[in-house]
Amino acid sequence: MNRDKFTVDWVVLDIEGTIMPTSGVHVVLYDYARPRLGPWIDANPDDPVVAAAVAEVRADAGLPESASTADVVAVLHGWMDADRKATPLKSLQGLIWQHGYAHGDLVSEYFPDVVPRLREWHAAGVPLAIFSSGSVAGQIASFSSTTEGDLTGLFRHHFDTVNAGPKREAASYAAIAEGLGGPAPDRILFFSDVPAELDAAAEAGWHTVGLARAGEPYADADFGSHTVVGSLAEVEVARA
Ligand SMILES: CSCCC(=O)C(=O)COP(=O)(O)O
Ligand SMILES: [Mg+2]
Repeated sequence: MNRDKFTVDWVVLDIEGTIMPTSGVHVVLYDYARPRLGPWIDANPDDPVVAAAVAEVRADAGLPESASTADVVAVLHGWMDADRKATPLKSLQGLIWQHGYAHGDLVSEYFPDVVPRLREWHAAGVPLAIFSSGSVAGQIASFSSTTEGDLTGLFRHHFDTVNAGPKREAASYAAIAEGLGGPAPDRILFFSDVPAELDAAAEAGWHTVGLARAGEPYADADFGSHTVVGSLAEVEVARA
């Protein structure tokens, strides 16, 4: 097999469409969260994460202070239907998914090439990190219970829209580089299925690889000048 080769200090990976099928997020995880949002908000009104998320939903949607949980949930469901990856939605989903993984309701499944490749890179001393719209809490929970066991030990850092910023803005990738300890931008390799995310990472000086996986939403997208592969098996990574 002809493999693209990169020698880097860090590998940063997106989740949905890159290492986990989109259906694993939009069907499995969203369907788990959808009916639980209202009960979770009502059961945890004093949790600062919940209170901040609800306040943010109200402000974003222009709802009054007096808006009911049902009003807030209607907004959240609308965002899920539109796949708007709004931070307060992601925070609430993350809490619910944390509960689901901890109680055995959820088990993550990745594309077949992913776990062997990540284990190989990790064993070769290549540090791995995640940058996803999913909250850091949700990310860590999702790696703790998978069909391949607990994978949390593979990743040294997790970034989301709270601690890094929006995925389509170059400044978020600069913030991540700082969080990784300040490696030169051209020593970081980012994997994503979304061309706009790759554009932002490239603007920050990172190397990029697009995942055009068969059957996924961005399979036929225009990846411009980014390296494009169909699976992680097509990429070779070594520590600089
Ligand atoms: C348990 S992580 C769920 C990921 C998620 O909620 C999501 O929206 C995925 O977005 P990504 O940025 O990884 O494409
Ligand atoms: Mg993605």
